[in-house]
Amino acid sequence: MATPKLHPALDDGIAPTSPDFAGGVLVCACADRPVRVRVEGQVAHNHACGCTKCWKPDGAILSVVAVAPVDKVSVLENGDKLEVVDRAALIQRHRCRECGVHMHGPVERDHPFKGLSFLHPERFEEGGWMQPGFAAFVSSVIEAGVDPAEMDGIRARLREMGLEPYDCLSPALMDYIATWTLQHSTQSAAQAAAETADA
Ligand SMILES: N[C@@H](CCC(=O)N[C@@H](CSCO)C(=O)NCC(=O)O)C(=O)O
Ligand SMILES: [Zn+2]
Ligand SMILES: [Zn+2]
Repeated sequence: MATPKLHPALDDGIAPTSPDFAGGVLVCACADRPVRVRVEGQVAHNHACGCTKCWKPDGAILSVVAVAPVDKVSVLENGDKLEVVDRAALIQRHRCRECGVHMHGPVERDHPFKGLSFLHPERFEEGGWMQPGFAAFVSSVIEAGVDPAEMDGIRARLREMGLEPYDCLSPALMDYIATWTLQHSTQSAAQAAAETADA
């Protein structure tokens, strides 16, 4: 069976992280008036994502997506071309309405990822951004039309590249979310008990 094509930043070898990368400028795909977004500092939690919501370049079945603190992300030029893909979603993905590239995606809702913005580091003009460390939501590629019979080959290829495939986020991130959820529900229960006692 042919090697599955996953994403241009993965298929021909993953570029290494540079310890000197101090941030850069993300640029959309428009030849005219491209949207430019500055990111200060290195990105974190970079991963391949198979979900249907993350932006993928033409022909790719996975996206590459990382996060940076929202206060380190600023729109430099042509922000008038940005529109929010889905206001109801957790990640407020801002895409260029002309070329479709997602330029930043802040999380504003009360959630463990609040204060982070989701970005596609392949759009950096500069090299050296953190290389992806795992693959998330791999089974979701089926929702976008990938034949389930291809899944074994896709997961084998990801493992070959050192990207462990998961069908949600990585165990570390899932543990982080669950810990936040427990703390949050404990705090909410304590607050409700205090309000009942006051009444
Ligand atoms: N099967 C769905 C999954 C979509 C999904 O939950 N995506 C994740 C990962 S995105 C980056 O890792 C998520 O957290 N989404 C929140 C959001 O999209 O706002 C599908 O494929 O659509
Ligand atoms: Zn554009
Ligand atoms: Zn995704």
